[in-house]
Amino acid sequence: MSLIIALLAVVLILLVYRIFRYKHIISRIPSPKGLPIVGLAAEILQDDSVALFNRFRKYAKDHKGIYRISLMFYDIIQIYNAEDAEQILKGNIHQWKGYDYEILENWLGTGLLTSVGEKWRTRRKLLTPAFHFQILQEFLICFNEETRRFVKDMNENIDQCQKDIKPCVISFTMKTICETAMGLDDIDESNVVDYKIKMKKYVDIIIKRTQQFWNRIPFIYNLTAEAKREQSLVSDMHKFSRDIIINRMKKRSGSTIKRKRVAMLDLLLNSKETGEQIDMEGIQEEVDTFVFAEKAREEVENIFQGEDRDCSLEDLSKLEYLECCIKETLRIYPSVPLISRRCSENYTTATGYQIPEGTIMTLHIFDLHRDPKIYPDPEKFDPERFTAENSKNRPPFAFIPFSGGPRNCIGQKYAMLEMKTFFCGILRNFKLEAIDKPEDLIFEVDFVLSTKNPIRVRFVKI
Ligand code: HEM
Repeated sequence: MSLIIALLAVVLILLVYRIFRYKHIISRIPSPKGLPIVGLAAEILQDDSVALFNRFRKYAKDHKGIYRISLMFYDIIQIYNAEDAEQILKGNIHQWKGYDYEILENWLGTGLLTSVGEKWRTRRKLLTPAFHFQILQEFLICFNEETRRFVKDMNENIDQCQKDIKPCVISFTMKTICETAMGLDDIDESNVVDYKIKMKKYVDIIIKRTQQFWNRIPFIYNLTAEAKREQSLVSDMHKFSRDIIINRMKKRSGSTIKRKRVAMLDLLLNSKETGEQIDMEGIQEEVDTFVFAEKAREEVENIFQGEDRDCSLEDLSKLEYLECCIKETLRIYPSVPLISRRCSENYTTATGYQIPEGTIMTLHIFDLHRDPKIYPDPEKFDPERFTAENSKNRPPFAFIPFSGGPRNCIGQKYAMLEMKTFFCGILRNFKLEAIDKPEDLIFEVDFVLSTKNPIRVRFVKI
């Protein structure tokens, strides 16, 4: 008996020693003031999604590129400077994603976004050809078609987007991803609407869970009513992606596929048919992951000269100013405002702080893109920042809307092509006037940058 007590005492002493050592090292990183022991846990727990978003912005203003949030026994390092971001993202050391991704596994499994190690490498290799330049050329047909449809809908119902642009844009991107990557050209609009509603409810549950540190332990969380609601929403969202796969499989067997383009989903299905690289569960993981981005007008008009024809790749390559506008938008409003990584070994950041192995590091792209040393007057929308001349001396990781390094966004070129085609189509038909000003936007924490209130844009026919 006394031996057991002695052993327990040793384990306890070692544990306390580890916590003290960890806290001693990590406490050199500046931190907003919190309560003893619980740190900022109690305050963060009370935040709603808007307050949490604003809390991060305030902390970023109060610190210089790096700070620490202390939550009971562990700390999360918040990073928003280009040097540290480069060090973390560039190499192969810190490729393990943070805890926030693990709680998505119920929905996304361990698909490309959430997987690590050999599984990630194999999937990345398998899916990369789906974003090859020649494939993207084929996607342009769909982007042009959907942009024409969007313009037509706008002409018929111009009030719709004036109430809120977000649902219109989400519908457009959902349709294009389903058609291009999944090869589905007859998606039911009502299913998309239903999917979006379910997704919003799911996001709310997940964000709450990340705030409640005790719910990070699966055993405790799984006993809650929220866990059951989450499971039911995930089942519904999985039905949506399963239907996409079944639909495509039916089309393949009935040879009713019109275009010769190989959709990303076909690459996955081919791989399943010919080898053992991926099974049905793996395919579903990837489908779930992918279903989840006045001077300009003159430039567009100079190229098209009033002709009513589709955009070609050559046209798009000439739209340099439009590209600067898109980049400046992604700088101020990065669609993915933060990403996270788990520190795989003890290391010292480029800014000189020691970070112990296992620590979660959050990279706040939103704040990194507002570094006044790199972007003077950072809130000002100024596309000229992205001309070739003005970009040439910028540190490479000072603009990372698509992340960087080996785990950067696989859909980066796809997204740029889609956005350029879309805006080109819009600018040829409408003048856009913002009804809401940037300062009216109420941002909230979500998987992607999101506002609580509508974003209203006036479309004026030209
Ligand atoms: C404006 C549009 C987009 C933005 C700003 C964006 C941004 C990002 C970012 C920041 C990451 C890194 C995530 C992390 O490290 O945790 C990422 C990864 C990823 N993105 Fe995108 N993305 C966009 C569009 C797309 C599109 C259109 C697709 C698919 C067609 C896509 C597919 C992916 C995938 C699969 C990953 C995971 C890659 C990996 O870990 O190997 N993204 N994206």
